Amino acid sequence: MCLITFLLFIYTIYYYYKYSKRKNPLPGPLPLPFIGNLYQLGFLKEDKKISNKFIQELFSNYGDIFETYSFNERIIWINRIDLAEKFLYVNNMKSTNSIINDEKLEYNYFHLRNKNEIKELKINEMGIYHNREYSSWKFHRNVLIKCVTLPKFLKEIVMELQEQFKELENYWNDIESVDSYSNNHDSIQNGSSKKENGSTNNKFINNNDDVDKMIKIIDISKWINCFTLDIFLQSITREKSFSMANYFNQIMKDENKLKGIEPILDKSDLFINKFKNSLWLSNQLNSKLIGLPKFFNNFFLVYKLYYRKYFNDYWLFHESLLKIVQARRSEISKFPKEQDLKADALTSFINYGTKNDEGRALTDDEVVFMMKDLIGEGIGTISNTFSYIIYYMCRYPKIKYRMMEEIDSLNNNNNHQTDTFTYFILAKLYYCEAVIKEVSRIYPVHPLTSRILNEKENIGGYTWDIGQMVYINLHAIHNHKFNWKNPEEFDPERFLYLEEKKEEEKELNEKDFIENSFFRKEYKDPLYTFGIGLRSCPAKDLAMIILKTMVVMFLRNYDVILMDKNTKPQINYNNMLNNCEELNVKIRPRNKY
Ligand code: HEM
Repeated sequence: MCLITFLLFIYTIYYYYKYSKRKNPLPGPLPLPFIGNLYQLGFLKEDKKISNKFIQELFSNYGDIFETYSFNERIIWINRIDLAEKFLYVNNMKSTNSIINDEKLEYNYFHLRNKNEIKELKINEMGIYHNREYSSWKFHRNVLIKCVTLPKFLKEIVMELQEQFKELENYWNDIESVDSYSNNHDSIQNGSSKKENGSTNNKFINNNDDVDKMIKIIDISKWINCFTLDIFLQSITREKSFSMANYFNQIMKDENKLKGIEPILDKSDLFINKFKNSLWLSNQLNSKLIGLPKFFNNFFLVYKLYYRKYFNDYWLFHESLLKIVQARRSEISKFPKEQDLKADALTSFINYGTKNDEGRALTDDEVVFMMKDLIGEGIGTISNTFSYIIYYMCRYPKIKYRMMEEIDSLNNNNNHQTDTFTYFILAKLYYCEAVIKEVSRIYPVHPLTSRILNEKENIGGYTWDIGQMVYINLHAIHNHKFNWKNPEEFDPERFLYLEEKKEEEKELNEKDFIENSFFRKEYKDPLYTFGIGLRSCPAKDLAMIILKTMVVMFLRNYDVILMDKNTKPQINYNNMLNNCEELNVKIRPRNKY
């Protein structure tokens, strides 16, 4: 015992001696031997309630560039855009959403550690997000970009979203109303904004009992999470996942109102569980184990056993998806005409390259990895962003009513709440788009992005070696005075310069609309919601279309306020995302009064 204590003592002295002599010392919290700053960063905490907040506190304490340790791995944090400009190099040269044909993936090619596990999951060579094989990554990324920008695919996903939203409304209709409604800060008002003395009036005096009876309290983050899961799984697997039905049944006290068919729910529950465990596993490999000494990966039996269940679920989930792909491929081969086929994500992936010469088709396994990328990257990002949009709309009612006005102006038809629309009209929503951007500026759902230097590089006045891990703090960049005027203010107007382009875009054809107008490329401001460089999000146009559709569906039919004025979203940073786990709001239909 004494010997162990003695050895630990000696090691600690050695550790801090080495630490004091490190190359390029930067400010940062003092690391502990063996675990570095993991404890402070919250990565090892069981309750997982960390902490984008904590990370952002580090930024306030240590400034634009600082360092932390994950086990023994040193991580350099960049919090100001000019320090990250090397990573923007490719971004400045060409649009990141165009098809990639550039062998040079400088600064953009991040390597994950824990290679054994990654190899076991095959994600190092398949799909997109984790892929480290250049040609395979490039091929899959290009396929994804082509498939998710197909006009037929976009039309269909917007129609599906509207269908699915009707289902969501059916559940909301069956939820009990709030009997009495206390109007303590903002208010729900009839129709779109009421103007008084030329300004939007937020004070709502509601003496109408019938209206009160339609007010429902919901946890919007849970509903939207289920909604997004259902829509994505349906487009990706062509199977219904019944998450909304499941959630409804969980919260419903009145047994007569329960929905769904039990056996299907059971089946989908299993599927979803396997899917969640798969995601959880990637998350472990993605962030929590960075820098874990090799010894643990190879020999730490308990660790391996602990994760075994997740590995099993990962492959069971993979097998389920593979069966779905095989069944759909055989169905497609019997279809006489391609134009009769649905344009869901699965069909588009399977069909890719089969009908033209420019690309080869994806194998069944490759389709599965693409499906997993869509599930892994699409659901959380969209649903959490939507929850934050709702939160900020509630915090700033004038902004909410202005969005309603813009949406109402799309259609003069009195019955517009029930009309279906195509994605084409979404390009006209300048103000809504500005709000979505401002929400993603002030609170980006994906607050960090990591890279490994593959060349010696000068950052912040220091030269860093190949292999150095760098975290680019998008949240900090988005809230930095260096780039933004009054960054702490929630002000969608800062993105309204796009109005200038309105006239020009009237002339654009349908293809141009997809490429130019949903997520416009000429930023005057460094908004990196969708990441930086060549490995930034390949689906940003799709994401914007989905978010706008959801905003239109919601705001043309509902008004919303926070449950009470102190309500805040409950956020858990996990799987590289700021996950909104709870956001209680009151909603009321706008058309029924
Ligand atoms: C609001 C919605 C979204 C946001 C904010 C978002 C954000 C991001 C960010 C920041 C990255 C870069 C990650 C990094 O550098 O480490 C990324 C990558 C990626 N995203 Fe998205 N995303 C969104 C929606 C989607 C959707 C809907 C899909 C799929 C349909 C998707 C698929 C991907 C993929 C495959 C990558 C990896 C790209 C690569 O490594 O080459 N994302 N996303």
